[in-house]
Amino acid sequence: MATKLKPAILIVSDTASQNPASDKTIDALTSILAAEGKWAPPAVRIVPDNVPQIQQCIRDWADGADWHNLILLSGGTGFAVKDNTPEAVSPLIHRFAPGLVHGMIAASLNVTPFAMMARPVAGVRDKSLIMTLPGSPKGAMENLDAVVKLLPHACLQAAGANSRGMHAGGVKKLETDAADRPQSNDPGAGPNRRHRSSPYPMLSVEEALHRVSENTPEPTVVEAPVNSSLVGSVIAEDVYATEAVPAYRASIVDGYAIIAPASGGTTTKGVFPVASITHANVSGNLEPLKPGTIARITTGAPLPPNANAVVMVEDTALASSTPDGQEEATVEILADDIEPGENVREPGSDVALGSKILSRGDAISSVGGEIGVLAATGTKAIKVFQKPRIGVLSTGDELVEHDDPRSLTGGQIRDSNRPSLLSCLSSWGFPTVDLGIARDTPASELEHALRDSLRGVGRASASVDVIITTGGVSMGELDLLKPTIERSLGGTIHFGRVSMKPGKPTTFATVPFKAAGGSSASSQQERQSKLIFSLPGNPASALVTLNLFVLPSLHKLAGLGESSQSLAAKPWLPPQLGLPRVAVVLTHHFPLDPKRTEYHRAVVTASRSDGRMYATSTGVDGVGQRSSKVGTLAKANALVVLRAGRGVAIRGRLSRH
Ligand SMILES: Nc1nc2c(c(=O)[nH]1)N[C@H]1C(S)=C(S)[C@@H](COP(=O)(O)OP(=O)(O)OC[C@H]3O[C@@H](n4cnc5c(N)ncnc54)[C@H](O)[C@@H]3O)O[C@H]1N2
Ligand code: MOO
Ligand SMILES: [Mg+2]
Repeated sequence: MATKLKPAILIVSDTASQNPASDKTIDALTSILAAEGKWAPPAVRIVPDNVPQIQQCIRDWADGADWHNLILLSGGTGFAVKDNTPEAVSPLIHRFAPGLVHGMIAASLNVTPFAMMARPVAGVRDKSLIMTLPGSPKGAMENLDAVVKLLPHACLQAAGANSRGMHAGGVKKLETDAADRPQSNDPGAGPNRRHRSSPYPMLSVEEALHRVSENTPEPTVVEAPVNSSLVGSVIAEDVYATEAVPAYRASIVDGYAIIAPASGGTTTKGVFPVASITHANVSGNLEPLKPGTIARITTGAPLPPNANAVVMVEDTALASSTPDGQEEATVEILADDIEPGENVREPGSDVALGSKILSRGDAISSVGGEIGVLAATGTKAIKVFQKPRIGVLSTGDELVEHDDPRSLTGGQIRDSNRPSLLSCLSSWGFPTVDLGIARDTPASELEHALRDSLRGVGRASASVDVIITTGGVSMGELDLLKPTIERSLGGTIHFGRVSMKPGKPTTFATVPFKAAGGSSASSQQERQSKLIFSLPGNPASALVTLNLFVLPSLHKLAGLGESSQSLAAKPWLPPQLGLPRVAVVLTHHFPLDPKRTEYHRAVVTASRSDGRMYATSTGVDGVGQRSSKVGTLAKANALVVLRAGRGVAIRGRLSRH
């Protein structure tokens, strides 16, 4: 017999949650399902009319290890003030099923006109079908009866083939409590239900950064071959030398290997026969050096056995040549004070076999030293933190590719955010994916672009860990990012407004992600939660917030926070996550914003005379720092942090931000 489908019943009722015995609906619904013969006995819970509790239950059954095909909710769908089941369910639905709603209402209308007072919701969250039913046992049974024949087929279609396997491991929860979260506009709602002020609390930059850090997953570890693509990676596991450097006793100079007498012994001066020649690339065994002879040797070549020092060629003179005149026969050593060990690198004296060469948390820099020591010790592969892959998506109907040869018409503008953000991210050493432009209409274009890049289809040939979008995060009716993340992707917005200038509507969210395809190594390494930074469309705002909020998160994902070095013990080290901070002297007055912390674009240079850092604005006149002016970042190399206040920040003051 085929495996039975898994149903779950959630009773939403203040009364029943206090006195479960008073509930009659569970039995009524269970009997309808049992009569169909296709359903396993249902999981059952009872919660009061409380949005977070309802949502938690749905998440447990739709997202977690305790996964179910069908989630039936009964109660809380009427017009009473406390009836909020539809409001709890709607934001969790990924795809609505209005046909089921029609079917249920039509059936109820045959029985009573009060069916018009029901507000049912039905739809699919990920692979689970969710439906709300009336609270009364009779109403619930009528509604379920109306659609029950269709449900097995609907559930199987929603679940797809491998749904159970995919859900077996559950999902790591990184979401904030639903009760703490506001709700974005429902794009389908008319003008009278549109927010006229943002429902998202205004966070300080510090609080917003804290939420970014809290919700950025821990870095994942991968093994990577030692080559130049390691630059910018952070080491995940201490590395020990598997080979000594040098592996043999090597000469430091070009000259002659000699047997130097012990300190205080006889002079090294004299004329000696040249017994052999040793080049750096010798492969075979060397003849031991006989006392009274010397051997010509090049820098880096192994010393013959018995030799213990090398005299530089500059401290010698040719005494005689071989009869054919082709080689040296005897050489005179002019120096008389060569000590044993002089000009010799002992085996392992550069790097001892088994010694620690790099530590967890060390960054592999472009300077070349880390790659050098790995290569020198024959290290073939190391454990590093996987660099996050970042997709960049522009949004807006008005956008035109920056290199489109046609002239702009009407309200068109060039997409400058994507090229500028992509180049900034690449310069930080992160792999990027250009996700193109998502139009505002139809709204599904944005949803599809985001879903595709999370899954790694379409423009993103592999799934991305972080999506950066620009535009569409403020108060306009076509500002669709927040509703799409919350309502269509089931994501959690951790903040949607920050008290800063520019960048006020900066939005940060996480979306749960389950790697498809089961147990392959690569899918196990997929991060379980994906990050979405939805930056404001204004070009200066987008770049400033990229530097301020995205960079620290990428640094954490890339493992830069994993250093074993204590900053307290080494105060001269710069803070490792995000932009470094230095105190600067202002070369002129900087206007202050009365409410918001401003990130003023500036050029900072070190003075040759007093060694201090001086900041000059890229523009302070009326429109100087307007957030639409990407040119304010054109020569800038710093953001001067100006706390909100009255008047101006005074010229000549040292600002410690
Ligand atoms: N009623 C309110 N209006 C606005 C508020 C507010 O609080 N209440 N905030 C303002 C602030 S501050 C900002 S910043 C912007 C943010 O706008 P959005 O993120 O919604 O972005 P859009 O509306 O899509 O576009 C704004 C602006 O940026 C241009 N843009 C968009 N994408 C690009 C791109 N890829 N390359 C170049 N330029 C781009 C777009 O054409 C608009 O001119 O909202 C204020 N409004
Ligand atoms: O906060 Mo918006 O980025 O000023 O223009
Ligand atoms: Mg807008």
